[in-house]
Amino acid sequence: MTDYSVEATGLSKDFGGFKAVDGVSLQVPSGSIYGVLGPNGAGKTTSLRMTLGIIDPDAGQSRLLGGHAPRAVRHRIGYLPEERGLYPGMKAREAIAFMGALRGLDWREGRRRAAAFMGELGLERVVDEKIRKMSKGMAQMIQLIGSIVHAPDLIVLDEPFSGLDPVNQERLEMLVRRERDRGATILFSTHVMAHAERLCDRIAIIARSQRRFEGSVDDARALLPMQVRYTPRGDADAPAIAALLPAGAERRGDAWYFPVDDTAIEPLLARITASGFGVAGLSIARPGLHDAFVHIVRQVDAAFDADATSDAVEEAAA
Ligand SMILES: Nc1ncnc2c1ncn2[C@@H]1O[C@H](COP(=O)(O)OP(=O)(O)OP(=O)(O)O)[C@@H](O)[C@H]1O
Repeated sequence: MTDYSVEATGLSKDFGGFKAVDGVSLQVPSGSIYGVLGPNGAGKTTSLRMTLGIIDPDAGQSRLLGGHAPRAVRHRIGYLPEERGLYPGMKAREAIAFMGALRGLDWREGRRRAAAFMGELGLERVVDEKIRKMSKGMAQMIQLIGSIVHAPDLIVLDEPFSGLDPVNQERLEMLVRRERDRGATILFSTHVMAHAERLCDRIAIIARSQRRFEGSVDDARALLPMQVRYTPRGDADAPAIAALLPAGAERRGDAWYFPVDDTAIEPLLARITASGFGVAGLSIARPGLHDAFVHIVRQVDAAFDADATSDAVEEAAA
């Protein structure tokens, strides 16, 4: 039986008549890395805040780490909020130890772990630097370390990658994997698909206030057919090639692009081979998470626009 570190069901929140979150559920298996993805304003931050008991939902409930109310297990949670901020007068090591102390970690142990974390992440040269002298990205890394220095069982990071340069993004990916390997459960929000694709065991996609997808990254990618890029050898007659390929194949330069169902791959290869057009280049690949995300969000937007249009027509007719 799967053990879940986060069991949030039917979370809803209304801000002044606007449904920011509408019946969102999140089940995060213990020991997994889980991504909450969605466009700007979709409701990710509000969902995470309700999950952690930072704001109360209008409906639904959240249970963490074995069925506890979120506030009862505060000390076992590490949280990086969307709004960043540390005391500017503190040195990095102290800032991290201070955040740990707020969660019950011994001050000296916090200082020791702070230096160890920073060394491991290649940040040793700023251990004794004051926060006010640091770049925004560097301060964010310090806040991140501070949010996990007490070795929490559940780590929730709101847009942790935004504002970090590629080197720090990679350090953060390493940190997330390391925390998972230690046994922690990690839940993070992002709209950068590459991180989610590399890190997540499962994802939820939230768009227009509701959860629109839940599953593995591969499940999401499987929503779209394989994409083929085929370049014939020599300068074969374009209409003859088009007749060989599925309807809608597009020519760009020497190559032809088209989707193909999994079951149609071998017949396609047989047709190409028999045609005598030859193969100067051929790739058949599943589109990545980015494309699957755009596909899901566009479908939701299209359904929303269609609803709005039919409402307008009904109103005009009334
Ligand atoms: N305290 C609040 N008062 C009023 N509206 C709010 C409040 N917090 C969020 N909202 C609105 O609720 C919606 C969802 O916001 P939320 O911050 O949860 O989205 P998000 O998916 O995290 O977006 P982003 O990726 O841009 O951070 C937005 O339209 C936002 O303007």
